[in-house]
Amino acid sequence: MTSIDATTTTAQTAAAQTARPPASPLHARIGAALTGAAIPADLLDLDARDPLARKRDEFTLPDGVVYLDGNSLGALPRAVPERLQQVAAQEWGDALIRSWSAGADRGRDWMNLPDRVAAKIAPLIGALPHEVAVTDTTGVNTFKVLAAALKLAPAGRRVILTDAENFPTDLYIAQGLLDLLGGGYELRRVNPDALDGHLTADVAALLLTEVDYRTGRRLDMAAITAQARAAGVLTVWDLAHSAGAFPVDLRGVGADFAVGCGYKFLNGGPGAPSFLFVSERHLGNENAAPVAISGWMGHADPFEMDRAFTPAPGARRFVPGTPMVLSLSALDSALDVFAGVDLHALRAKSLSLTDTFIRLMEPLCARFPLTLVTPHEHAQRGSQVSYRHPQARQVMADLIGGGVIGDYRTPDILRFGFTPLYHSHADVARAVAGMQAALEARA
Ligand SMILES: Cc1ncc(COP(=O)(O)O)c(C=O)c1O
Ligand SMILES: Nc1c(O)cccc1C(=O)C[C@H](N)C(=O)O
Repeated sequence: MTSIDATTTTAQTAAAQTARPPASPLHARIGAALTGAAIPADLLDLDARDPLARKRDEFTLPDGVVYLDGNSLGALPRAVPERLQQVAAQEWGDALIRSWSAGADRGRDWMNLPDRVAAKIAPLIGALPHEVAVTDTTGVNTFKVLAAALKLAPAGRRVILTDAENFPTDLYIAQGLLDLLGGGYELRRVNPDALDGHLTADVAALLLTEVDYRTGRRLDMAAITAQARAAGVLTVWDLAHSAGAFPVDLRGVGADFAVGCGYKFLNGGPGAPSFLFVSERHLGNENAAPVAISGWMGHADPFEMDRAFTPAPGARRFVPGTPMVLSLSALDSALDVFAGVDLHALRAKSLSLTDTFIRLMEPLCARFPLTLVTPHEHAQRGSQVSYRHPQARQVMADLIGGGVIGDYRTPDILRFGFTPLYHSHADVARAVAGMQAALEARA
């Protein structure tokens, strides 16, 4: 093989690796419907007046795609690759171990990186910076805060009350913790609409996810938290589908604990560390929330190498081990897109996007076996819209092939997440045009 042949071959291989697979006729039809969709004037007008419209430029999104899955994996903020490159090349490659403390004056040392990220998440969830820790996965953080809640609860309270249909991780983690603790502990799974009779004197903690991952239904966090507190029950809120999607006010509602994902609406990238919240009430010197997984990085003075655990001030005590510097750096950079964002404007736009989607989908619901499962009431809606369809799995596969990227969830849910930082009302119209093409083809 000559050198020219070799070059050509390498170039062809690279092209083959980056090119999309050829579209099937169905995918091409959906794609054409999406890109050729006529955008109604009222939607163009809403977009023209959108105070968040400029935020779209802070994200990298592929052409020809309407990405409606930011509630599973947020899109890539433009600044993140450069930050990762800098952390890898300079902070790791050049400065090596010195980076744990170097740059502290500029807020770039690795040691305090979890705390800086926590401080950026705090205003998004209505917390003080020292009430938030960023580390581990959501599931592991759920374990830690549930363990703390069980320890804080009076001896006679040994039940974790939860939504019977909570996200699987929440159920598995709670059950695993209770199995470890042994006799007398119980996970009680109930309908969250019927909490009234269930906040009994044996309940230690109430574990709920604010926005249901399938239906997008949002619970009334303020009312439920007040009800639980009145019954002497500690609250643990899973904010996986809330944080970054709309303003959350943990302090305002009086929540005890919370957890949430870094890779959904916070856009921290695949496997981004999760956050946890512990109310200041449980961080004092007396009656502090105990730390079940107490590692050296949560010690008040890690390099003292003390044999006994003295918790760091604030929620940092819940960071057990070496901070995940690369993924924390991505999340740190990603969170900068929230700088200057009015969270109430974010919520208003999210509702406008989901209202528009629901309205444009109505004719399709009349023609096809689609049933809206997301509540119409704004107060009960997160930032996603879901429908049941008997062939949901296949419909979603068609949509994704054609460029409308949503999600399928068992057994029959089509789920569409809306991210007000990077979606326009025109995107909504394009997605519905793609949906119409997909449904017509399948019918
Ligand atoms: C409501 C909810 N809780 C927890 C999780 C799990 O998070 P992790 O995989 O980070 O443990 C998810 C998503 O995966 C989720 O949607
Ligand atoms: N966390 C995920 C992952 O690691 C791979 C694929 C999907 C996910 C998800 O986010 C699932 C998700 N929590 C859901 O709401 O369905």
